[in-house]
Amino acid sequence: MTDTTRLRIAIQKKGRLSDESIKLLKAIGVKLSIRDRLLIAHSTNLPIDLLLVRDDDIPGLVMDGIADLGFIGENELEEKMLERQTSNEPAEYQVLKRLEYGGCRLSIAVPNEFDYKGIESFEGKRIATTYPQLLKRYLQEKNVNASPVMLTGSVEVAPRAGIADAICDLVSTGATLEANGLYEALEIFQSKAVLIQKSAPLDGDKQALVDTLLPRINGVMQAKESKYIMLHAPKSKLEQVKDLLPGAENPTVLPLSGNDELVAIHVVSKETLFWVTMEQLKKLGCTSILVMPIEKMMG
Ligand SMILES: Nc1ncnc2c1ncn2[C@@H]1O[C@H](COP(=O)(O)OP(=O)(O)OP(=O)(O)O)[C@@H](O)[C@H]1O
Ligand SMILES: O=P(O)(O)OC[C@H]1O[C@H](OP(=O)(O)OP(=O)(O)O)[C@H](O)[C@@H]1O
Ligand SMILES: [Mg+2]
Repeated sequence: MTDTTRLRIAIQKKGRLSDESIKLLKAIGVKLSIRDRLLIAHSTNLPIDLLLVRDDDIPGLVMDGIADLGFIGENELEEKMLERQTSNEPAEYQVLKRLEYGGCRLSIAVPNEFDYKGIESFEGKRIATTYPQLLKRYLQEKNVNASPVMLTGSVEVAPRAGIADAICDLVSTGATLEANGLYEALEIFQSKAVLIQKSAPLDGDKQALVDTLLPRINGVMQAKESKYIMLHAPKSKLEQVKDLLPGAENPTVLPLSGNDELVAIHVVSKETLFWVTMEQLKKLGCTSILVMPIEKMMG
């Protein structure tokens, strides 16, 4: 039996979102003991259980309140929401945070020999997809009559197999399309992973735990984008150096012992320092230029 007093988080068991979701949980201080083949994993330091499931099941688990939180791609979330709305099933949830991984787009792609001239080229065509709801919504908005053909996998082979004229599938680098003799004609939806919560209120302890974890997620994401920059700069060029450093409105400027010409500058930057800027700093007489990653940030 599972303990309902523990916060239940649904994540994809195996696939594109699994590693990053687990990495994020670990980065925010959730220690996990994950064993192969088990559907449930317990945190060893916090009252949290993970439900390890197929990503298709995550929106429903959260919308039905079986899981308190879920990590899911927006494409899958929106598809399931539309599907549930058409069948009058519960389709409510809250988005707690849009995350930085799982970035992809849902696009209509056609065989290389297809003469694509715009959306009207799909009038009367069959389009194979795992996302019929998102596709139908798009086609309706554009007033195009095409027939979605539902396939749960191997969508890319549908045109070659004569099952469809085009496909509507996820694209990231485009390598899968290329390998299957297809090209991307039209992007219909952009997606990233999101953290969602069930719409019914959580009990006090669970909500308090979520309220602790969310700022930690923000801290990890902010830290990932930020860099700690240290360098030695000539005192006489301080203003020019500051102008070159990204986000260096209030840098720490420290004296260097035994050197009156140079000062040490420390700055937390929201952006990385590009090679070109480092070269410009060097030309101004800066030395010992260090760019370091930041692990965590708060306040
Ligand atoms: N190439 C990609 N790059 C980045 N993110 C992707 C890519 N393909 C898919 N995703 C995102 O990851 C999610 C899961 O993709 P994956 O291919 O692992 O799903 P799946 O095959 O449906 O897995 P499951 O067995 O859990 O049903 C997608 O719904 C999408 O949000
Ligand atoms: O544009 P690309 O970078 O080639 O990525 C797109 C592919 O990635 C996903 O599949 P995945 O590789 O996760 O395998 P799956 O079909 O088993 O889900 C998606 O369904 C596409 O097929
Ligand atoms: Mg799936």
